[in-house]
Amino acid sequence: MDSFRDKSAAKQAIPTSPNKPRSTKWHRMYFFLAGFDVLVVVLSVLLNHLIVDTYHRSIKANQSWVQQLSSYSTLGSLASTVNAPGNNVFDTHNVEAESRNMNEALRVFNEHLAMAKKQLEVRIAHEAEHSADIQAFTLALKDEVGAVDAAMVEMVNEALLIFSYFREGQSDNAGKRMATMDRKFALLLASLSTVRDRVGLIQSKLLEEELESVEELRRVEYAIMVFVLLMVSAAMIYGGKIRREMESQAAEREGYLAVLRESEKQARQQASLLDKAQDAIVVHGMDNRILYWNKSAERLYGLSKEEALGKSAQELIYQGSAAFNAATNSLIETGDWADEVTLRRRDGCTITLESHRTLVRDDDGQPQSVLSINTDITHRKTAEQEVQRLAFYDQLTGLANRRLMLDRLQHLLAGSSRRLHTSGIILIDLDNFKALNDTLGHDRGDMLLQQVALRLCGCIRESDTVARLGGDEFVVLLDGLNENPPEAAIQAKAIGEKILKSLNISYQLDGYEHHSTPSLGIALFQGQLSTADDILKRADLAMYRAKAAGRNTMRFFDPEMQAVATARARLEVDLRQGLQDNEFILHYQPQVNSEGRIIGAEALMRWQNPERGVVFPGEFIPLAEETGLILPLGRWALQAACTQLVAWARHSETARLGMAVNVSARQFHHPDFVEEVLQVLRYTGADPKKLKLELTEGLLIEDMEGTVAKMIELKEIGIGLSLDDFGTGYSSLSYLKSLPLDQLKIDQSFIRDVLVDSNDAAIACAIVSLSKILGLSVIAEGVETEAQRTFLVKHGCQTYQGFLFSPPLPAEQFVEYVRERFMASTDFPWTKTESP
Ligand SMILES: Nc1nc2c(ncn2[C@@H]2O[C@@H]3COP(=O)(O)O[C@H]4[C@@H](O)[C@H](n5cnc6c(=O)[nH]c(N)nc65)O[C@@H]4COP(=O)(O)O[C@H]3[C@H]2O)c(=O)[nH]1
Repeated sequence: MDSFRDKSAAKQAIPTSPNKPRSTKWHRMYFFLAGFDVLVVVLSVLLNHLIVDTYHRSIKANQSWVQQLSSYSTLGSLASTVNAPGNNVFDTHNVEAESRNMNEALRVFNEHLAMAKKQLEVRIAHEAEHSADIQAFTLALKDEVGAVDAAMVEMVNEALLIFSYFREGQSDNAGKRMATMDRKFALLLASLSTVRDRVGLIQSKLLEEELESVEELRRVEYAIMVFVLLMVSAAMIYGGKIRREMESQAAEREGYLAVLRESEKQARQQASLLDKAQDAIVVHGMDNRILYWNKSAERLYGLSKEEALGKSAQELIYQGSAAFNAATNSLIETGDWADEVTLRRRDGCTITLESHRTLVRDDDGQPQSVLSINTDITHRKTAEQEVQRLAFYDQLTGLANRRLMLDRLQHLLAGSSRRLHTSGIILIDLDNFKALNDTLGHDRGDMLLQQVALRLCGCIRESDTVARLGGDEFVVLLDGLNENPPEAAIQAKAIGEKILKSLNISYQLDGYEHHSTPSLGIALFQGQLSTADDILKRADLAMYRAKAAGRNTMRFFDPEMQAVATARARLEVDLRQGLQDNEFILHYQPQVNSEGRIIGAEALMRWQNPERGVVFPGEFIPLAEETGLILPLGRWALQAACTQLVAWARHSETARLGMAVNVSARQFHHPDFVEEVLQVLRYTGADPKKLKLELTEGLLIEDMEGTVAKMIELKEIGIGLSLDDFGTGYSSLSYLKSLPLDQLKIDQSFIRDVLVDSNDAAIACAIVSLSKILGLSVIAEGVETEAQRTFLVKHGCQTYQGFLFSPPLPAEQFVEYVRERFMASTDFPWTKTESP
């Protein structure tokens, strides 16, 4: 972490010195001068050495000449010794002894002379050692030494003569020769003196020459000293500059350090800020070693800073994943990388991160490190997955829901248009599921649905989809069936049979063994010629065929069904258009009492379509219910009926008439239904007491409490309520008791065969009895014959409706009808007045 901080922060904050080249120039100059000075000093030392050496050589030469000189002096004293016997022979009178002494002295003299000559020979042999002058002097000296030698010989010869005189006893001759001897000795001494002078001359010459060369060297030395002085001065000047330069560099360095310290401080502050960041911030080098690890990273990855720093990010965080390398390669290429990453932490938890990685480059543009900022999105992901689960999966069974199934169906359609193969859809509806729910309860119903879901999953391949559309409706999408449709049909049939077989096995529902059967509708498709909706409709049609065929079977969709479906679709379009174009009218069918008096009418809708002609409700009401068009249609019918009621109220012959209006379940359950009725009444001014709403039994299945509440509201307004088609649905005494009804209407299906079918007769009679028990009026619909009417009269039913009296009539004809009947009221035995 620190090294990352040092490198990154310091690099960013510290400027490079602009004086760097100048400093190098002065240093180079300084080192050149210093080097030169060293060279000159070395030369000076050598020169001094040379001077000293010259002195030494000079002294040595002089010493050798002094020795030479002393040897010549020795020769002089030796010559004296040789001379002495000649002088002293008289004192000793021993010639022999003196002769021996002389010979001995002569031998020593000759030895010394020979040595002196040898030395001279050596000097002459080393001609180059000295100048030509000295060489010439030395040669001259050689001659002079030779003269000494000759003088010595002469003197010795004289001495020998003297000795011979003494031996012969000729002392006088000896005495006379003594003077010659002295002369010869003097000559010898003179020669020796010449030699000494010559040596002195050589010495002085030698000294002179040496001194000259020393002078020469001294001059050179002075020159060098001057040069050294100059160089040292120059070096001092440059040194001063360099010192100043170094001082300024030191100041610069101090500034640099101050900036460095400041940047370090900033880096520390940044690091502490980064520690406060919610995101896990990690920096690793190009060798993947972790350089920085903030507090959030400790929390997110469950690893302390000490555990992380220096470790390989790939090993520690990404568990050696190869994807890490791929990401790093792409990062080096593009400089940035971002993606979602799912990791397993050391404690085993799986976390999902939104990871943004940025490549940090150095001043030369080389990749230096990777900064990675990681946001923990585990909770968000879980929430998203949960939302997805809720949005696309059925909560009860865990299967795909309708939305997901439609999405997959769209994909199948797109895919099957690209590829040649056939796809299929199987719609599965459980037979009598509602009965199970009603008898065994919803919990067991749910259990059945869950077990069905499991069995369906066991019947298909993994690539296929099982979905629950809702209730007891399931769908299986089959992908990749044979491209040949007949072959594909065989494959789909096999799967359908497998499903039938599997779902037919009995179910264990919380200790209760239940047997359930399904009805299957299969539709195959190839290419994107139809929409998902069309295909679902086809499967739906096929499924209804299976139901119609007795259930627990399967049916394939065929074109005939398609024709029906197309007709339905066209009907819907026309219905919508008809509503816009006011193509609907009401016909009114009289309701009469046992005395034959018209007590009111039922408003029945007719659709006058320009192409279709008059269309009866049986053809369009179910579709209107399905599509929701019943809401505007029902509103229109209520308003038209109330308007008619107001019109009748204005005429005495129709003023007493009541009006029964059909209300569909969907219309009744609409939250605004009561308010809408009130609005219509207010708008038309109709008398609510003359209005009777005919409700169907089906309406009572859903939301009993709400239904009763609404009925009470309507009753409070004064509106009458009749239960239409009574006997065909869920007729239950318990709910009948609690409903605020005014009338039961015996369904025409019972009336039709009331005289021939004892069951229908019994039901009709039971309904009449029931209505009496409950204090309700009763009306029979579909009365077509006088016999039927007589039967009903006999069994206590006092009001009727049917073709026996009149079919439903247009408004004008109805008024005509009423007028005629009113006029002829006495012709009818059941003209007793009865309120509707
Ligand atoms: N065979 C036979 N039929 C007879 C006889 N007397 C009357 N009918 C028919 O029986 C039906 C009685 O109406 P519904 O049971 O309420 O049954 C009605 C009602 O449920 C519904 N409907 C009609 N108009 C409306 C309306 O404005 N709103 C709603 N929601 N439904 C309506 O359509 C159904 C059929 O109406 P319609 O075709 O007009 O058929 C009428 C009527 O023409 C008879 O003696 N023999």
